[in-house]
Amino acid sequence: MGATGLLVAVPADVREFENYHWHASPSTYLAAIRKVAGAVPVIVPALLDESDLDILFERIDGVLVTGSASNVHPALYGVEPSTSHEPFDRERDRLSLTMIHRALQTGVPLLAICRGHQELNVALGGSLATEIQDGEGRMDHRAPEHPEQAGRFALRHPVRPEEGGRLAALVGNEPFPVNSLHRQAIDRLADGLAVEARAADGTVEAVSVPSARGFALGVQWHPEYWAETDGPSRAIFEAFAAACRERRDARAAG
Ligand SMILES: N[C@@H](CCC(=O)NCCCC(=O)O)C(=O)O
Repeated sequence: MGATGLLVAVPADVREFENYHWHASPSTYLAAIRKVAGAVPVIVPALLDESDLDILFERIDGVLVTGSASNVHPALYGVEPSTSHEPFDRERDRLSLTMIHRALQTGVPLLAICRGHQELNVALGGSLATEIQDGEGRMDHRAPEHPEQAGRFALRHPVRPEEGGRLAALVGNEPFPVNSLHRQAIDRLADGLAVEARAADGTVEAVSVPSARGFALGVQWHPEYWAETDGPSRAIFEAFAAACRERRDARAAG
């Protein structure tokens, strides 16, 4: 276990690779959980049934839902699938949406990043827009062409926190720069979500769940990538860690 003894569950992506069916997560998220939140990341395979999840949720202190190149299947928000929605990962959809619901119901802290932020909206009944860069007045939020990951994840457009909101409480009310690697975004906001930040073109960049029993934040950008060095990224991971500690202490107290 890590120094804090915290466990953070990460629903896996499912991919075909070298003739195997992999259940995996990118190391940037796992490293931020380990190094900045001080927790042990636990990759959760998409093989689990409800009773496995009962056991898991008795032991974990947080859930972090990662970004991914795959997209939430549009049938989950009532839209006919087309090639512009691909690629899909139906196993990840099933696992993530289930874990998001469970985290919200049980009060396990939830940090949902990029695809995870989109999944949070879909889990609560919202919808997504695809190829948003083609929309009138919209910016291009896709990853820049760059040979290095640090260039693809460069901080490159500002987001403005909602004044007095939950995100603003962590990072302040002033706009701050974020990275951007997505071509989908929240379209119809789910009833249970509050907008916490927007980009200049109106894209919903952060949300919270006011009715959640614990910390529940979705961000369209990637704080994990710069969590050790960028102030707002670090603040988000530290707030998530603090919520995980509170959850663990409350559970220990019975
Ligand atoms: N696929 C969705 C979600 C975006 C997302 O999670 N991006 C992470 C991708 C990381 C990478 O490109 O390396 C969308 O496009 O909106």
